[in-house]
Amino acid sequence: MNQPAPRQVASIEGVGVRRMTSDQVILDGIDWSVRAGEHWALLGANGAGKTTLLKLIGAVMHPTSGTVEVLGNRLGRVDVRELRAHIGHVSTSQRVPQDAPAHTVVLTGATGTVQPLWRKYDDETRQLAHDLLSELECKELADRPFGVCSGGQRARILIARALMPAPSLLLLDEPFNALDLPSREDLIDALRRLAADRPALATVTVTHHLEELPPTTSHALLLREGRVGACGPVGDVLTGELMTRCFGRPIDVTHQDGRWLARSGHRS
Ligand SMILES: Nc1ncnc2c1ncn2[C@@H]1O[C@H](COP(=O)(O)OP(=O)(O)OP(=O)(O)O)[C@@H](O)[C@H]1O
Repeated sequence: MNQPAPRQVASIEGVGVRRMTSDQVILDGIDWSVRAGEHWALLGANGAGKTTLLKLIGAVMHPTSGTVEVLGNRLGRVDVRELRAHIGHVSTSQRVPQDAPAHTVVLTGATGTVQPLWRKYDDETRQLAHDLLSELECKELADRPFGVCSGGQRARILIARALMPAPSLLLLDEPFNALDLPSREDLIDALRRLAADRPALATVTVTHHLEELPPTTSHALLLREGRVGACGPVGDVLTGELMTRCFGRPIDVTHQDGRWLARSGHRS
């Protein structure tokens, strides 16, 4: 007997995004859906539209055309602030008080605020923040000011923060940015464990490097100049042929022990 398809978490149909001021087309004719338990890699050259697409399914912006449905709510017909409370969004442009201890930064994920709203955090919420720091293997950082934590530690603290409201969808915009190799591997391992421990969680990770993809990555979407170049199960999409077409230069892709590697030659 066929298993029912997992619950749809986000669905995008015929979406376009245009800058009103310059009429520049940023995204064009995007169709995409993300289901519970799927782990997507979002790839494409600089300026391809990855962050913009992430902002759409993060309910941070609206499309110019087409429909975006997230967690059963259609953008334009829902209070986006309420919807955002159910989406974990980690981005390097996020504002975080640098002098706040890691535990406080994680707590602010419960209220979706930059500054802590102390009256809203009961004992259970405070304990959850500790538990999430432990889950991300940074329990010992609870009292350390966020601003003095290393890049890898900050990335894991922000993921713990994003998990506070128990989101069904976790969006990670270049979480490996500027991490050294051990920190990168620790973060990949943390994401792998997250996927194993939370089978219903869907994630979308924007990255520039295939080496950064956790072995739990199940799907990939390649964007080229605002359009979908390829989209589907990771093994079908991360091929030399499709990557070459997407990036406009020869790319070799290898897959070994669950990890991906891309090497590029010169533009032909
Ligand atoms: N607020 C904005 N004002 C003007 N142009 C914008 C704005 N936001 C995005 N763009 C333009 O839209 C295009 C896509 O940007 P986006 O940040 O989504 O791409 P990206 O694939 O995430 O790029 P990168 O890999 O460099 O981070 C780019 O040409 C960018 O200059």
